[in-house]
Amino acid sequence: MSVNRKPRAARQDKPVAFYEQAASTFLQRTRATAGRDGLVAHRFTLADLAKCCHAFRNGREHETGFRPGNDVNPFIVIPKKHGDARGFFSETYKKSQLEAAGVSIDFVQDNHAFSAAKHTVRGLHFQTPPFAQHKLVRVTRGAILDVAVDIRCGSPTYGQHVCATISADNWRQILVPAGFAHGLITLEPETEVLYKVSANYAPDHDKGLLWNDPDLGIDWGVAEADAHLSDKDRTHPRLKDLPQFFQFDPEKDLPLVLNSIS
Ligand SMILES: Cc1cn([C@H]2C[C@H](O)[C@@H](COP(=O)(O)OP(=O)(O)O[C@H]3O[C@@H](C)C(=O)[C@@H](O)[C@H]3O)O2)c(=O)[nH]c1=O
Repeated sequence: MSVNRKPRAARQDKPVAFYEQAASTFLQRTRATAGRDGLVAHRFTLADLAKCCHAFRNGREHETGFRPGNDVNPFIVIPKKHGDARGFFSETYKKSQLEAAGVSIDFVQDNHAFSAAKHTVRGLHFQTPPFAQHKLVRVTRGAILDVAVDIRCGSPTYGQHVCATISADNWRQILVPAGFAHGLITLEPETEVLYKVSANYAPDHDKGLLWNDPDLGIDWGVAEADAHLSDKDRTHPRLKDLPQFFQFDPEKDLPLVLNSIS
């Protein structure tokens, strides 16, 4: 697993104005979304992301709070769909575009989870170092509310979370970095979740955090009695009892940008 920053010089291959324009377009789109949903949302394509990261790299930080590189935060990408009379075609993962955005992750395993019932909860899960996983999550059937909780000790946003609706319809993907506990609830029956992970499954390093710990304040939209859970997921520790598995490094990590996605 690696999240590498490419050499700065190699990225400054277009005039600054190009990247400023790209970032400006991106921000306009973000504001339009904020107006509609009442939230500041990051919804952008991989190509947008790459262009914006060039702008950031040229020293122009923007109000989105997103910074590229090692300090990867949860973010959403929406792959382009090419529709035609037959249906559609979509590049659902393109390493080169993520790398162009400064996010270089070696995904080593693809997972596919089918949940029969609406309100199936899976989580909150994470693997500890050296098998910590970045996850790139998408939905090909149905819909989920996806949740990422910051469990990096020392993080200014420790214990706080972001959530996003991910569905076969909205075609969004969420990147959940290592250092975050990940969970989801299905919003429809017969939901299929596919995700890439950057480290092999390591049962001895597979850990959990109690999904409905009141200290997390996650609005799952369902009472515990109506949620479908594995026995394992009913018994994870609460945040206050969680050992320190991840450390926040202020030199290279970023706090969570709250309300950054919706
Ligand atoms: C996660 C995983 C499980 N398994 C096995 C173990 C077990 O027999 C069966 C079901 O495992 P679980 O109950 O842990 O599956 P599940 O609750 O779906 O776990 C997943 O939840 C989501 C929220 C995540 O973020 C994932 O990383 C993963 O932890 O599949 C694998 O073989 N490989 C894997 O990578």
